[in-house]
Amino acid sequence: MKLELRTAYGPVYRNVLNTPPRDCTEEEIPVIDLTPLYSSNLEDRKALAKEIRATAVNTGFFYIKNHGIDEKIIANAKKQLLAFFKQPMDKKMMISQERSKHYSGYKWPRSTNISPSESIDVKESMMWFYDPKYDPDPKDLGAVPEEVWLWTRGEDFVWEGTSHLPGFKEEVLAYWGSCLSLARKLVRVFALSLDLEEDYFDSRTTYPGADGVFNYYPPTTEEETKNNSVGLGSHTDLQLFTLLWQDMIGGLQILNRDGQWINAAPIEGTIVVNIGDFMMRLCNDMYKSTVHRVYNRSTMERLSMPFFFGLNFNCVEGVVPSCTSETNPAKYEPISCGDWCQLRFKLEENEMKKKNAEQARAPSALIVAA
Ligand SMILES: O=C(O)CCC(=O)C(=O)O
Ligand SMILES: [Fe+2]
Repeated sequence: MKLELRTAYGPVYRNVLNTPPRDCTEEEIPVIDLTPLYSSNLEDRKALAKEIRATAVNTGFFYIKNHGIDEKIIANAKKQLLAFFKQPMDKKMMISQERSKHYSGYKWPRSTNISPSESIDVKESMMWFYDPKYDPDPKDLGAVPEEVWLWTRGEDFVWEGTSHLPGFKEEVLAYWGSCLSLARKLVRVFALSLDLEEDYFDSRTTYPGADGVFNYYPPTTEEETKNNSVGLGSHTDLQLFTLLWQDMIGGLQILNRDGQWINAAPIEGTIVVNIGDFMMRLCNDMYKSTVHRVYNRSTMERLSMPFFFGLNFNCVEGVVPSCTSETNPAKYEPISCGDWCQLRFKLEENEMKKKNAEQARAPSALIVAA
């Protein structure tokens, strides 16, 4: 079977085997201990970089343990996630994405269809973007460059429309800030892993892509099982890498190089890391931005909290110097991380609008027959 995927530059196709999904092996999605990330010894960090490189060229997915994010901060964020989604619809719609200039806010169930080859996404979600005023590495707001403001996507209505939920903004941003601090450390190890100077990305991640998302997947109904519905369809992530906290329900699957779906089963105390498209571009395809989806067959609700990390949105970047040579010319033109994300978001939005318009035009008899 061929799976169609959306990219900023149009569709790409992947072969998928007919065999049922199976559990992943230790080699396919290893658990990497991040303790050396906090070591003052460069050799320790280089050894970690080597481990990350090995998995990044393979599936592009790994679990991290001893990542340094406080369990209490995670638990508080999860509590706030539930507090938000358990509200009546009119309360959630106070931060509807329709109010956003960009793509922040609430997306109601079945309002996205990330994969053209699969069903509508059953999940609901809320999203917020980087805002210098909440950066855990404090910023002098008067000194933020103009081109950074132009690309700043943080929007206050998300926090204003949730201010009735006690502690929401503080606890959600505490989690987001922890993810951002961890990502800035991790990107230094990625730099080492690509044979770049450890600080290569530092000046490029001062006002980075740092999108926070809460996903809520309702229990799967019999009808959804019958229709082969997905919680979130097959896709790749957009930026450098994603830090994905998932609860213990399961349902995250990744497509390995043979076209076999494998389960990235939850492991207590870990966070999943996966490579995004922009990283794949930067390293001329050496690292893989792997296709994944959420195929929830549980009769219980499932929660996840991804954090998408990328370069400053105004930062234009092509293939990095260490990943190109005379015999390995750059496959990609430089583009800004912001434009890159915008192109794909826009594409998804337009496709969804087209789909809705087609459904509205279709005679009702056809809908019954479908
Ligand atoms: O919910 C999950 O486990 C995955 C979410 C995801 O892939 C995404 O939001 O991009
Ligand atoms: Fe994803």
